[in-house]
Amino acid sequence: MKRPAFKRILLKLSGEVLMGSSEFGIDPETVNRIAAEVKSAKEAGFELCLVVGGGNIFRGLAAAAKGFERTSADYMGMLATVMNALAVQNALEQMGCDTRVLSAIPMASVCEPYIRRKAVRHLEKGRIVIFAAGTGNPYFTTDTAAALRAAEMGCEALFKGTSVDGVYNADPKKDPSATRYDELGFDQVLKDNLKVMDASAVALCRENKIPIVVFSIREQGNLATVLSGGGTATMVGTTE
Ligand SMILES: Nc1ncnc2c1ncn2[C@@H]1O[C@H](COP(=O)(O)OP(=O)(O)OP(=O)(O)O)[C@@H](O)[C@H]1O
Ligand SMILES: O=c1ccn([C@@H]2O[C@H](COP(=O)(O)O)[C@@H](O)[C@H]2O)c(=O)[nH]1
Repeated sequence: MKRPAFKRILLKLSGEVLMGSSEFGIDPETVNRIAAEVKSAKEAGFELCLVVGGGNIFRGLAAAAKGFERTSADYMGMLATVMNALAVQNALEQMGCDTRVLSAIPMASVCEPYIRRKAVRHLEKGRIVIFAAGTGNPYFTTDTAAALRAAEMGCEALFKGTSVDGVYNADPKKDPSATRYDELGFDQVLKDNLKVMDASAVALCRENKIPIVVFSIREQGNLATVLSGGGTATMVGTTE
């Protein structure tokens, strides 16, 4: 299946992937490798918005399960995404890419606050815009932040670069017999409770008719392949 071409896209980068082969944290080599691929996508003519997850540092839900108060844990998770956003910005700028980090939680001495019109202007000026701190609200994830910013910025598609190469009929990390879909509808993802992305993110994309492409960002060169419509991935939202 050849997927359609898009121009303005939101790329959700998995926080978990940024730790490379480590158990935790940010692996500079992996960040540089992904930044180089983002740079190539920019040079190929894509208008790029990025949202970076925080799973390599802190997840609110996991911390709450160990006794943390949930909202504090979620704020810690959002702060983790700011660290990742700064790491990606740093790598991109060292490669000569003009970028801006905009945080949903204002922190004036670190980066700009998220203001939609400013973000649009940055894009128009050819900058890569990195949205940090998720939605700014607890009880959400960066998948929902990605769907929200994609809608606000008028993105034509949301590309979720993660550690699996698409959406399966069961979690492939738990069920080795799971099979991958090439494409499927928003309703099926929700009805079958397929957990590759949270339901609020899928519902937001459905409402705003933003297709989601789930692909693996672990393999070198895969971003360019998938952006050009090839490679292994699952496209959600172009079929019933
Ligand atoms: N039906 C499914 N198809 C594919 N992956 C699934 C499915 N159900 C669960 N998963 C899991 O979803 C994970 C990817 O989503 P998740 O939100 O956990 O990570 P991420 O967004 O890549 O990381 P981060 O939160 O750090 O940004 C995969 O690692 C996979 O094991
Ligand atoms: O809008 C948001 C986005 C994120 N969080 C918290 O941050 C962590 C890390 O994000 P991931 O999407 O899991 O990578 C998440 O677990 C939440 O605790 C949030 O509260 N609100």
